[in-house]
Amino acid sequence: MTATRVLVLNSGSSSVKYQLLDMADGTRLAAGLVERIGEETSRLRHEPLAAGGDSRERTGRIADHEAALRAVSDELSADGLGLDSPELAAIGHRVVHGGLKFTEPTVIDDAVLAEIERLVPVAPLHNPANITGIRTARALRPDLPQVAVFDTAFHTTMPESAARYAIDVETADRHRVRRYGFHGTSHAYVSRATAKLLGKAPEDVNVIVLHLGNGASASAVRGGRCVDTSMGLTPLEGLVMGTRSGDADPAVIFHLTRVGGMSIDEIDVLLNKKSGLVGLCGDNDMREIRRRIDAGDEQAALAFDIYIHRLKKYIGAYYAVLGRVDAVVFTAGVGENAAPVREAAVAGLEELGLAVDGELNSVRSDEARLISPEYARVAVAVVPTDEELEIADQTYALVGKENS
Ligand SMILES: Nc1ncnc2c1ncn2[C@@H]1O[C@H](COP(=O)(O)OP(=O)(O)O)[C@@H](O)[C@H]1O
Ligand SMILES: CC(=O)OP(=O)(O)O
Ligand SMILES: [Mg+2]
Repeated sequence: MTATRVLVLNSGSSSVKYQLLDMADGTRLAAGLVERIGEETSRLRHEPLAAGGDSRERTGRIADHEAALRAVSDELSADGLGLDSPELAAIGHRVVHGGLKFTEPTVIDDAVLAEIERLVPVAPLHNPANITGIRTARALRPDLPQVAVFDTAFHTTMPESAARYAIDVETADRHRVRRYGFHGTSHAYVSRATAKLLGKAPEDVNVIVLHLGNGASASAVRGGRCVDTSMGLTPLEGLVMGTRSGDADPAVIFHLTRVGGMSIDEIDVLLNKKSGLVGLCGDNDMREIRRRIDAGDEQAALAFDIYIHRLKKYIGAYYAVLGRVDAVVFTAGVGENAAPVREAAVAGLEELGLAVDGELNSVRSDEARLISPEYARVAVAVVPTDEELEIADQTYALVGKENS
């Protein structure tokens, strides 16, 4: 029997998303999500797709990422799809920061793990969770290839003019301070899927991808290659996010230190965890923010306006970077679901050939779809991302190559 299954683990700072896929025919066998890890209200939702039946839910504290993965392993075993299965070919891990070294999916050995660990300071919310995921999976199946698929990899095609900060070259190089970009598997998958939606080859289209989840980033993709993206050295730069500030004058940090008396660690927590939408209005869930706006809440309305203003600036910037744009595409939790965000982000950009059709925009669907009116010069689209599928594809391709 040849092993054709891949388990994908997408470990975030407080969550794990997972999918088990059979790469022989592309079927999803099981999928799920563990949320609010470390809190009293942790929740595991498991969809037993192949085994059949309703999705199962478990609530109550799941202390850490290791406990989360062990719980996921138990759920898979209950479906007869446990990690001990000989049909499992590999485990694919999303790893957020790959630095300069990792530009391709990589089979994980001790040296690779050590390098991912060295990058923790530049992805403090993400790489530690990814490392725990790798360690736990290795403990459960030491014989199986584990593959790291890096968020940064897709962005390594950025030209130096976009990747470099305008700071002293020697200092920057010594400390590898440059713009790496993140959410790369999503930007890669979605830009390719957008070309398909337009009935064109990826090489023939220029796309602005807006990945709006809890973390959020924009990218400019020319002919299938990333030429600019909004996140930088860390996933803090760029758009307004759920809890992250995105762009802010770096002097804010000097000011808060010298005048505000805050420590660097306090400012780190402030900008990464207490800013963005949550810092502006107390909520980071776009559904709740829209409910509050509908009820007349001015603080929520201002938070929304700031979020949209930043988004619009990036659409304009990447329009200029690309010169010619074939599509602007929305993806991830907010991008796929929040019609008011899509409408507001594109409003007033008719001169750029951009418009949203109200009726098409209000359709709810899991399918990739156009939401621009027929007359619009530039397509506006909603394309659901599938980081797990992209990671599974890359993992399986690499393991197949190593075995042949
Ligand atoms: N129906 C919806 N309407 C508006 N926003 C939504 C909806 N569903 C999800 N979201 C937003 O999507 C976010 C999560 O997006 P997701 O891509 O899953 O993020 P991440 O992978 O960063 O955890 C939530 O915080 C919420 O703001
Ligand atoms: C890199 C990043 O911001 O990831 P996420 O959106 O999963 O937090
Ligand atoms: Mg995400």
